[in-house]
Amino acid sequence: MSVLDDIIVGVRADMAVREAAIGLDELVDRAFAAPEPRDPLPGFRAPGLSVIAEVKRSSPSKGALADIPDPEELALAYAAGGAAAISVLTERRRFGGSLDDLVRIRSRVDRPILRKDFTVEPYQIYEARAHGADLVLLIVAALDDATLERLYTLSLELGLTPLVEVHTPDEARRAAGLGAALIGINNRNLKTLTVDLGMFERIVPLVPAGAVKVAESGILTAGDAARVRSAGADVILVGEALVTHDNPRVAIAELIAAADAGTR
Ligand SMILES: O=P(O)(O)OC[C@@H](O)[C@@H](O)c1c[nH]c2ccccc12
Repeated sequence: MSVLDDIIVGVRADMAVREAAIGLDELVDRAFAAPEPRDPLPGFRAPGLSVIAEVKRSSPSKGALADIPDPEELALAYAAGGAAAISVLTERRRFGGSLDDLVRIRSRVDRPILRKDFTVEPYQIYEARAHGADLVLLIVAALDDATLERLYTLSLELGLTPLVEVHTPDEARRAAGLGAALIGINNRNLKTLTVDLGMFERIVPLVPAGAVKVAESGILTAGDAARVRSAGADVILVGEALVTHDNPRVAIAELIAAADAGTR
């Protein structure tokens, strides 16, 4: 079993526990009663590199990264540094996250919020919206075509912006086939956990010109940000480099400045 398969087994088990407490019908009502979703696309399309800054305590590849006792304080620092959106890892077993982190951050931070999880069922989409998320992650490698299309359409129906994540040429074609407006290229292979910034450079030509292009994972330095920017990234998704930095606000500002200087 790949790391991705293994994570999804745990995700489904945790979801079954939540579903026993709050059934789908109730969750649907809550999703429709949630505050209006925020649209991240205008910000992502504005000139200059945008940053999606991630709140992540640990990861399968790196183990413990940071305690983050006050996720909303971290997210506020990200916003002050110029983050265009905040990513909140809600997966519990491997990443140490929760929906509670999402709710806390959504109520204090005025940026669009991505629920970053391993989305495999409609339940999770309603759940994301019910807890205030504005974007959801759809990992193409984890989904067959019918499920991908179903989750993508449902996201749009709820006013969510799906971030469609790809890692191979075939996955990029599947994302393009959906007409996805926001496509992320993950430099980390979720089946083996290896990171290669060249992945973004190789896959980005296969992404339709009109889509917003997100470079995800492994961006640690200003040089890394400048590299993916010059390869065509509109947005970078950064976790580790920010949660381990002693001044995340400054760290974001430096990534943006370096990338913009590199492409001027
Ligand atoms: O911490 P990093 O290397 O900056 O990576 C952030 C983000 O890209 C990464 O957390 C991620 C990208 N896609 C995912 C899918 C599931 C879990 C996590 C991820």
